[in-house]
Amino acid sequence: MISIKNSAGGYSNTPIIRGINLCIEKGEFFTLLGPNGSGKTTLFKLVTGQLPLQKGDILIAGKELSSLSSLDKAKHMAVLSQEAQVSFDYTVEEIISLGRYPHQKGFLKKLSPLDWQVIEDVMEITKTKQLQKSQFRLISGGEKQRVLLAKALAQEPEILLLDEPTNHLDIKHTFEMLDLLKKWQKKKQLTVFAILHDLNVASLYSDRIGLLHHGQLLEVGDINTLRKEEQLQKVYDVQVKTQSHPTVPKPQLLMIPNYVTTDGLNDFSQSFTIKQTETLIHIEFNQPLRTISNGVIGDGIQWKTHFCNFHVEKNYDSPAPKKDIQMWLADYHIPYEQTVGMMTAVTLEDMVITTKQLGDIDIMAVVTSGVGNAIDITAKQEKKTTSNIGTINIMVFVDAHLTDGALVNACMSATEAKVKALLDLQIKDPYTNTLATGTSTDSLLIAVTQNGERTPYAGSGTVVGKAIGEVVYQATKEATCNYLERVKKNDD
Ligand SMILES: Nc1ncnc2c1ncn2[C@@H]1O[C@H](COP(=O)(O)OP(=O)(O)OP(=O)(O)O)[C@@H](O)[C@H]1O
Repeated sequence: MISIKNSAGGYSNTPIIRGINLCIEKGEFFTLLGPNGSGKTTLFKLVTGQLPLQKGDILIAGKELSSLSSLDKAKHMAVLSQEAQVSFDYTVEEIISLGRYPHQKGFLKKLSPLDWQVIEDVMEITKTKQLQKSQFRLISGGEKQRVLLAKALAQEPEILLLDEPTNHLDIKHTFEMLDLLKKWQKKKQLTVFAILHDLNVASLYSDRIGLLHHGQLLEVGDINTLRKEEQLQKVYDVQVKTQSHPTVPKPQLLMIPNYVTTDGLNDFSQSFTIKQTETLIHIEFNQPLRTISNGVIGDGIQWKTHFCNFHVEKNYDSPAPKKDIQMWLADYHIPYEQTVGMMTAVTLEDMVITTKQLGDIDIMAVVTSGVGNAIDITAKQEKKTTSNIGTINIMVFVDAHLTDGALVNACMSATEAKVKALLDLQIKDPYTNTLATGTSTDSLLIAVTQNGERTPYAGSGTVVGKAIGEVVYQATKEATCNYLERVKKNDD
């Protein structure tokens, strides 16, 4: 649909844009990215014919751009540019109806019923109908942007060129506009060629992106191009980290500000408090820790400051455990958003804390254990639901700097150590009478200070992994013994 061949151009004899080869297919959403002054608008001006090419060719729908009249171009392409300024006292409706100009026939160029239908339709979808009779110059920046989009869509173009279309829009209207364009793209096979500054928005909406740097295309590819951290760093001169969006399978970029230091806590042993009552174990750090957990709240990979293990009755069976924890936290004035929360029917007094120091690295495990619901994960037999006391909640705090991969390693190390503790205590699955590997509702938290050198591994082959194994093994074994003794005492 747009074919740019070995093109160069700019404002004087020295080209701003050089050696551009790019094909944008019909129905594609292509986004041009690049820092300020990299030449994005200049390239757009070459594509619309506002600036002459100094070298190369541009074809629009197979035709040489230079062979197209202004009217021909307007039939193919609509442009929504940053510089769109309307100085006369037009109403919104009048502005939008200008979009029909290329399609109007006859000498007097009056709007036909079909033109009016199109105008009505685009006002509807861009939510500008209620502004219809307003003076364009009096409406807000965001509203103006929507009206100009309506005008561009009224043109019924095959190609829509958008130079920072979401510039004046708040988040709601940004997403609304891009959702609308996406719908239009699919329904009408509209080709969208956009300039966007927000890399994350570009990732969510584009089919492909091009990265412009000093007037040249450094990268062209699908949105996974945004996973090239080093390339982005070089182009934007900002430290970036690529993550995956939690619900959409697309990359998202996180910028790392320069002011952030990598120093963690100064003195691990002085950086937290542990409070234990009959109803709650509450560990509070003086700054957020990087966490991975399957807690009832605060699950996944996060940064959290408060770590809570709440006592519940052994027949606790709530349809909304998150809500329950939220309520209990409110009672203790502990902020819900900063907390990893677990639950257990185990007597909290039987909690065990083990610590270990390995050179500079401090490690602490806080464990409550009940094995009434012990289970052999490899056993085939279906287990009936019971209301026995049986959950092993393990919290591991490490004064080290682990990558996300190393956090997963740490989970494996802690789990292997828990299983070994149960094996050594000969804890069995009561239904299969085989050795148990855990209970049906175990929770695990690894919380790391991110202090010191970044470590990519924390498995059983590493010093940190082994130390995690050691503290978890010891604490799980001891806490399970405490539980078994209490059960025995209660039985006697
Ligand atoms: N009318 C002009 N005359 C001369 N030079 C210009 C003109 N407009 C832009 N330039 C120069 O061309 C270069 C590229 O500008 P352009 O506007 O294409 O960048 P951009 O990538 O769109 O930037 P931004 O993200 O800031 O909008 C800049 O160095 C700019 O100063």
